[in-house]
Amino acid sequence: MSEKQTLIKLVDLSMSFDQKLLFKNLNLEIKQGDFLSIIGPNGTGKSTLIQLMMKELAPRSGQVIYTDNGFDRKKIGFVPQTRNINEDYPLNLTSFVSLRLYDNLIPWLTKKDRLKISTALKKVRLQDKSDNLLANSSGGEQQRAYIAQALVHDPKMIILDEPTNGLDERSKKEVMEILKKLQVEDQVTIVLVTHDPESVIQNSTKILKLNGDGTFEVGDQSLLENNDVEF
Ligand SMILES: Nc1ncnc2c1ncn2[C@@H]1O[C@H](COP(=O)(O)OP(=O)(O)OP(=O)(O)O)[C@@H](O)[C@H]1O
Repeated sequence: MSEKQTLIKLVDLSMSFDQKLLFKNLNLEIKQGDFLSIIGPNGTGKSTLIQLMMKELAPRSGQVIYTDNGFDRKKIGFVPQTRNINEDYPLNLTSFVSLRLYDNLIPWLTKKDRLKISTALKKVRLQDKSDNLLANSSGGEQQRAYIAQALVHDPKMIILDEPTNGLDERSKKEVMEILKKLQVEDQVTIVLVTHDPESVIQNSTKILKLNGDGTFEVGDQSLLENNDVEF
């Protein structure tokens, strides 16, 4: 099998806000097909780190390098922790899935757009609910619609900030199954920020644990076995 391509390289990355040091000299490679879970107690810098990965924030020092030819921010689908559903969004492709899961009456979408939307909805198992309004959907369905929204842009990587937060066990399991399938079958790289041990144990190929004092640990599942891990 050919060596997997590195998509993002974090090189000696350090971040702090005022006097609070989040992490110092963090080095990490995220490769195509990785399932990276970022864990650590509240306020340790997990959301900050994913903002850095998307180059939406500048680090104190160090670099975020997009190493693969053709990989850039546009190839990252982002599923944020919270969002405001604005019913007044213009009906472009990005907002389309968030307004209505699918609507045959929207005339200006091309055939290709429609195919992308229906493929994305199928991947998140919402093809049968495509006419439903987001506002009337369950928490799990909404979360899956947001994943579909990220998928329509053909991402190489999806970054999700606590996507199972507040979901019941069944919905949580379904979201995680969908993400695992995207990683295994489509080689989509998954970067997951989570406080949920089950999600990490069942899915991760790589784990980054932020300790909150500037230190961190990078490893595989054995990182969880050998440590008193706090989620
Ligand atoms: N723009 C900012 N300016 C100043 N401080 C900030 C800023 N953004 C985040 N912080 C602080 O940095 C720390 C890390 O925040 P961050 O949201 O990255 O943590 P987190 O690990 O994602 O937390 P949680 O698990 O609660 O979501 C917190 O103490 C937060 O208050």
